[in-house]
Amino acid sequence: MLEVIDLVKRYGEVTAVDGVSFHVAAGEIVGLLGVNGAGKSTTLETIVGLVTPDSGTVTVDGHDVRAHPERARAHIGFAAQDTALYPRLTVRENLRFFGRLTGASRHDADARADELIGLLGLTEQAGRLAGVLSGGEARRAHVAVALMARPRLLLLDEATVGLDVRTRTHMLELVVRAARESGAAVLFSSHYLAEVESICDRVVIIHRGRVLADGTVAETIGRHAKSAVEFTFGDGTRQRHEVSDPAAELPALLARLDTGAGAPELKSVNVLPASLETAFWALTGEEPAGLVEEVA
Ligand SMILES: Nc1ncnc2c1ncn2[C@@H]1O[C@H](COP(=O)(O)OP(=O)(O)OP(=O)(O)O)[C@@H](O)[C@H]1O
Repeated sequence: MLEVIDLVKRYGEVTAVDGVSFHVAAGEIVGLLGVNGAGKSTTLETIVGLVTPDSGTVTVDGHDVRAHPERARAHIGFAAQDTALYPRLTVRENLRFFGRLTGASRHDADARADELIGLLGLTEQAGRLAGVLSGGEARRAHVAVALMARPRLLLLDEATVGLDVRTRTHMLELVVRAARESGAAVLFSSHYLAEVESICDRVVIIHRGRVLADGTVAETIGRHAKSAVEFTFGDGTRQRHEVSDPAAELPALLARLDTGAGAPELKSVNVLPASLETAFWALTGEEPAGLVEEVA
């Protein structure tokens, strides 16, 4: 359904996307992972046609996004991080408007808007102006807009940021249903590895605009993850060491610790089993931002 081939996008000196290739099949949910600035949003915006790439190709259901933007976009539902709602229309009016824009009859647009308002828990907010929504409410409204036309390709850019746990769970269920019941191809950018692990068939990890891994969660862990031992010190600093066998290697790591005068006191030792998180860390050298959960 979605084919991205050798995409490159430069902003002056910065190469935001540097030869990215991957695909998403109908009915498949693919997680797009990367630290801040990795190139996730630029990739998504290029797929939608909001950003023009320097080179590379994007096709949606066989339609080249640059050559036939209308044909390609007709299949896409995009929930951006921060756009797209008309602040002086209510949530319900926004949904109806976007529904009509994609060719639905008035009756169908109204019915679909009401359905999504219910599904995304926006009943209380439906009559409010979009401009006064909280961050979490606006995210839900963006996802509702993206789902209005029952898209065959659903692009979600950090759609669950700032949502409380119940709303987040609910939204993830909707995404899974869009793929499993309606056969949508879903590309889902996120920092939250746990949710990516729970719903995604495959993950694509990008770093500094390049794809470092593309495979199922199990494949990614098998290929790239190692166990790790993490030391936390009294001054708040942490050290992580990749290990094959934590129990066997821990004594040697402890013996190497600086215990001299002025060295920070060791507060805790944490053994991290091989996981998507340790794979991400091994590949990028960084922790995913979502490890520190934020809740609105
Ligand atoms: N319009 C722009 N002009 C200049 N630089 C840009 C522009 N858009 C993005 N960049 C740069 O390109 C790089 C990739 O940005 P992008 O927003 O795609 O990352 P991201 O992975 O979505 O990050 P985040 O998780 O913070 O949303 C960053 O270094 C960013 O500063």
